[in-house]
Amino acid sequence: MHTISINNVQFSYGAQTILDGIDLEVLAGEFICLLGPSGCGKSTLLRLLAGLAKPTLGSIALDGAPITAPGLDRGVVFQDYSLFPWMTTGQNVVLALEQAFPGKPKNEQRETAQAYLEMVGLDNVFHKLPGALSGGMRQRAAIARAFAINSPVLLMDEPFGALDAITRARLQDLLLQLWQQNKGERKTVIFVTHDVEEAILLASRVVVMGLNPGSVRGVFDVSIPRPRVRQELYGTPEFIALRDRLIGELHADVLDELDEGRTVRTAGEGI
Ligand SMILES: Nc1ncnc2c1ncn2[C@@H]1O[C@H](COP(=O)(O)OP(=O)(O)OP(=O)(O)O)[C@@H](O)[C@H]1O
Repeated sequence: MHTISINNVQFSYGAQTILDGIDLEVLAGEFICLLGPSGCGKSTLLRLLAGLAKPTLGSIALDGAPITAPGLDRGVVFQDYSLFPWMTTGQNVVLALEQAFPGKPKNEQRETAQAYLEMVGLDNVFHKLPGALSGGMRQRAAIARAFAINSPVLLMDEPFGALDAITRARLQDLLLQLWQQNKGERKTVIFVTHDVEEAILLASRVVVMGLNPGSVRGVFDVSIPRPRVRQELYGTPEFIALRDRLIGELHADVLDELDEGRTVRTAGEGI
């Protein structure tokens, strides 16, 4: 199971409507990438799915039950790393494991935490405080924590945005591996990115959001067979056609803004 239903969701901060009329059915085991211009409400939608905020109107349900609070059925990776700064990096992962798998012996939890930290390329950070790590390392530790609890739903907000190209490619592969690992019971993933190529590499479907207020502009199937090998994928006609379509859809927002009489300037010239 682990189907997510988003029904006519509206969300406002005071008088400002951030999301409006969001409808989306996410099937169990789907990998959804959310693309959209900055400020269109992608993170806000993820916060609603995580149960950190509630829709102003409409509903969000997981397998028919309304999402009202965070839960261990949903692993989250947000942009702000969200590690407890007073605990070592290893303890941060162990704490999540203790919540997800209570009663497991402590040494096993520590071994699992260390294994997941190593999986994301963090071999020697178990005893270090998050403050002693770089931003990219903290992000990887937060990813290790989300992966370790092995929740059936993963909500990820630009998780690889701050990483170098090689680490990013490794973690994309690791994520796909974890997603596919239990055949027939894939995780349901909702993944926010600004990178169109990353979205096509990862997603079963790409949801493009628009601005003012945040809404779903289009939903695109990515029917390119897996495994998708980067070197081959990027030159294929299917990839190029979908990439161009998605970029066109994303730019449609900019063009709408221009139609409203606003001007985008580059190098001092109006276009
Ligand atoms: N706590 C808050 N109070 C008031 N407004 C907020 C708050 N958090 C976000 N917003 C507003 O909600 C809108 C959507 O923000 P959100 O972070 O969801 O967008 P986003 O699509 O994820 O952007 P980005 O791609 O830049 O991360 C923005 O206009 C933002 O200013």
